[in-house]
Amino acid sequence: MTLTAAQRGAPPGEAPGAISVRNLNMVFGAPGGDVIALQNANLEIGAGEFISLIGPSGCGKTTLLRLMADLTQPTSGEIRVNGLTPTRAREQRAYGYVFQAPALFEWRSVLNNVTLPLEVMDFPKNERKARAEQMLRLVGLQNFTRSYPWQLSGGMQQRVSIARALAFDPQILLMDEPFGALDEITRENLNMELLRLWRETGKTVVFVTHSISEAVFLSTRVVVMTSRPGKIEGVVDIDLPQPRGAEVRELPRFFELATQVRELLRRGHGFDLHE
Ligand SMILES: Nc1ncnc2c1ncn2[C@@H]1O[C@H](COP(=O)(O)OP(=O)(O)OP(=O)(O)O)[C@@H](O)[C@H]1O
Repeated sequence: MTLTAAQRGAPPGEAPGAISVRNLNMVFGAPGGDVIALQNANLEIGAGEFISLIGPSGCGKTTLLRLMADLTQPTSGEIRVNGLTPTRAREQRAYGYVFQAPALFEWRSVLNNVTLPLEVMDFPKNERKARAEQMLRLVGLQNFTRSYPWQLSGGMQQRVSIARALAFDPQILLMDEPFGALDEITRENLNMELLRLWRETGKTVVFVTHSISEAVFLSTRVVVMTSRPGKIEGVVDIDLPQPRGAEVRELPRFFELATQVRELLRRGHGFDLHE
């Protein structure tokens, strides 16, 4: 397995740029007045990095992810994905998107949920099945290909949606709080699986979460955002050793990094840290 620069712990500058966000602004018109969802956001994400976006409700995390995915257009500023506009990058299948809820089709088997994007993209029939089976193996669901979504637990359903997002082998995985609705133990197990998958595939991941420990455990860098207006308050480099197992959560450095993230979140709220 070849580790990317980010996985080796090299500074982000060494890796070629995967996503570049420059002077990005997003304003939504609303009856009570305009909402500044994002104000002057700047961020460089290297290929193979695992970036978490964390911040209070309404700080613009989903908006930033949707802008990267070409699901919405900015008021001003620029995003480049592999040097392309988000629209061109989408056309080139540069990213897969995992939503907060699994959004599976109940009447399609697990396998046929994963083949769906490949059907839409006109992949040959044999290849669709082979790819879907491979992705389901990757997320540990090889024995559930014929099951239906309603026969699976919430965690398993979310694994199907990850397999679906990976089916066409995008270089970038955009994930909007995929484990938010799951219990703590399932979430920690899926965190481990996601890290393994990231290491094995070398994908670039942008991951939205509300959980400080999840962000610190998973990421190469944590981007802390604040609200009113939505802004990037700071970025914390996560220099924990790789590969990471459950024991990493017990390291003193883990707690130090979690504290750094928490203090940035508090600063964004205007709390006095020394109270
Ligand atoms: N389509 C829209 N029209 C109007 N306002 C919107 C729209 N989408 C988002 N907003 C507003 O933009 C701000 C940022 O929303 P966004 O969903 O990006 O926040 P978030 O950080 O992802 O929140 P959460 O953690 O609750 O999911 C919020 O104030 C939200 O109400």
